Amino acid sequence: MSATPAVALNGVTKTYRGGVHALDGVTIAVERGTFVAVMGPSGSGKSTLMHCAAGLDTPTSGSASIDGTDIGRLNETKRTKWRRDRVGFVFQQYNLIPSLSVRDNITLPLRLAGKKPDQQWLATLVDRVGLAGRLDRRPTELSGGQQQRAAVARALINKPAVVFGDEPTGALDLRTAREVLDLLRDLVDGLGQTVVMVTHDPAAAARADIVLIMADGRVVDSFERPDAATLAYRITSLEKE
Ligand SMILES: Nc1ncnc2c1ncn2[C@@H]1O[C@H](COP(=O)(O)OP(=O)(O)OP(=O)(O)O)[C@@H](O)[C@H]1O
Repeated sequence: MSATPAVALNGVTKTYRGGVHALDGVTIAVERGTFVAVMGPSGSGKSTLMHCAAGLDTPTSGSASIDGTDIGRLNETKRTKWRRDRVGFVFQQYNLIPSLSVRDNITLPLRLAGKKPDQQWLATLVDRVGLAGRLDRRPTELSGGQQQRAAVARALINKPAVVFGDEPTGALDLRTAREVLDLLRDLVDGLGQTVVMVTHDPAAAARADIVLIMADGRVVDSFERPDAATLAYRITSLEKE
């Protein structure tokens, strides 16, 4: 395992206008090829952590890096380009473009960067996410789970250093959610992909290697391969505090 973490936050604080301390000195290191879930009560800072880690937002103090690149050192133009190249995103609402085929949705990040898809990688990915034979369909012709799998393939088309998931199973029924989690697990185990996922669902988080628990802008706990019941209990007790 490399010494350079895929994602590192060092003493990150984020204070929003109005004085809300969304992050209060967060230090984390995510090793490459691991699946990390972030849980915590509403308002605990999960989205802010993800946004700072992914270069979508800048910390008020402290630093964030991906694969050793300090995001704060990049100006906005460079940061946007770098993010497109090095970071993949999967959201709750798949965010596929209805007028484009599944193939064009998956390869969109490359085309936006003026690059040609590596056909072999595209074929590998499509096979891995189980969408072979569906590339010429429109997103609306796919089930919710298939659409999310297309979104996962889109997130991976650039071979990013890390894929961030913001409630990626939040809109899916139990069985389909499990399929998408199986896929994320497979990408971590089979391809060495690094995945960081924010979720409210203890069963989803229990599929990760490490689960970070946030409260009041801080990481207050870290579990290795916990079961869902342990996580549910921990979150409920934090919500009561
Ligand atoms: N743009 C903003 N301006 C001001 N305050 C904000 C902004 N974004 C988030 N906050 C505040 O920062 C704190 C952390 O918010 P954040 O969205 O990171 O929490 P969260 O754990 O992701 O919540 P949820 O689970 O409800 O999505 C909250 O108090 C929130 O109200």
